[in-house]
Amino acid sequence: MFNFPLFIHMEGKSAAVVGGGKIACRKVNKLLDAGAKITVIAPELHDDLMCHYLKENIHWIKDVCKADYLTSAFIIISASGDKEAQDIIRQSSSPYQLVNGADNQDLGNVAFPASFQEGMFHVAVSTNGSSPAEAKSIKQKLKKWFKEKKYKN
Ligand SMILES: C[C@@]1(CC(=O)O)c2cc3[nH]c(cc4nc(cc5[nH]c(cc(n2)[C@H]1CCC(=O)O)[C@@](C)(CC(=O)O)[C@@H]5CCC(=O)O)C(CC(=O)O)=C4CCC(=O)O)c(CCC(=O)O)c3CC(=O)O
Ligand SMILES: NC(=O)C1=CN([C@@H]2O[C@H](COP(=O)(O)OP(=O)(O)OC[C@H]3O[C@@H](n4cnc5c(N)ncnc54)[C@H](O)[C@@H]3O)[C@@H](O)[C@H]2O)C=CC1
Repeated sequence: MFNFPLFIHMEGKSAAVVGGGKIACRKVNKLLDAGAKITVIAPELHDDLMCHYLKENIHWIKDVCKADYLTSAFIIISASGDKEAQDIIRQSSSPYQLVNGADNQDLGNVAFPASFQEGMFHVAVSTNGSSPAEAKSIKQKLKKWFKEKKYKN
């Protein structure tokens, strides 16, 4: 249950993303847009993440997840789908760190909403983890509504 909405200033904050696949990539793109300092921890990288690495948009620790890699992170994203990595995150994260369980929501204390920006608005939709695909669908409808209204500020 993710029951308290917040908008967080992420500029310069460190994010440790565990996993280098498609889902890690989706989270990295959002975090980059928000100005976070990102370290991806994964033995291999999805092509788009490799591009980010080669452009020096992200740091890369080419290894499996280890507790030491997570200590200084403001937010930890679990996106490997690997049980051992999940156990390390569960055991080593401090109660003061934000943890996003993209691969297992029971692991996390925060969730990414489906979101978009339009002018001064930042619209975010969550189903409290119960149906992320439905959150995406509602977001698309709202986005269309904003476009049709040609909302200006
Ligand atoms: C808890 C949360 C944690 C988090 O990831 O932050 C979470 C967890 C999980 N998602 C899973 C599946 C899918 N997620 C999506 C899509 C999105 N998921 C997003 C958020 C969240 N997903 C958080 C709760 C959000 C809320 O409160 O509603 C969105 C909104 C935002 C984003 O990712 O940035 C993004 C839409 C992006 C957009 O706007 O377009 C799709 C559809 C698709 O990919 O097209 C599917 C497949 C269909 C399905 O299963 O519904 C699984 C099962 C994996 C498995 O079974 O293996 C888990 C793990 C679990 O539930 O344990
Ligand atoms: N939150 C969401 O929106 C969604 C989440 N998922 C879940 O997210 C997870 C990842 O999905 P994909 O990116 O498609 O998988 P993938 O298999 O493409 O990528 C997994 C990545 O994790 C890395 N990895 C494996 N073991 C590791 C370890 N011990 N330490 C660090 N990195 C490790 C691999 O090298 C690879 O880069 C899956 O569990 C999937 O079910 C799936 C759909 C949507």
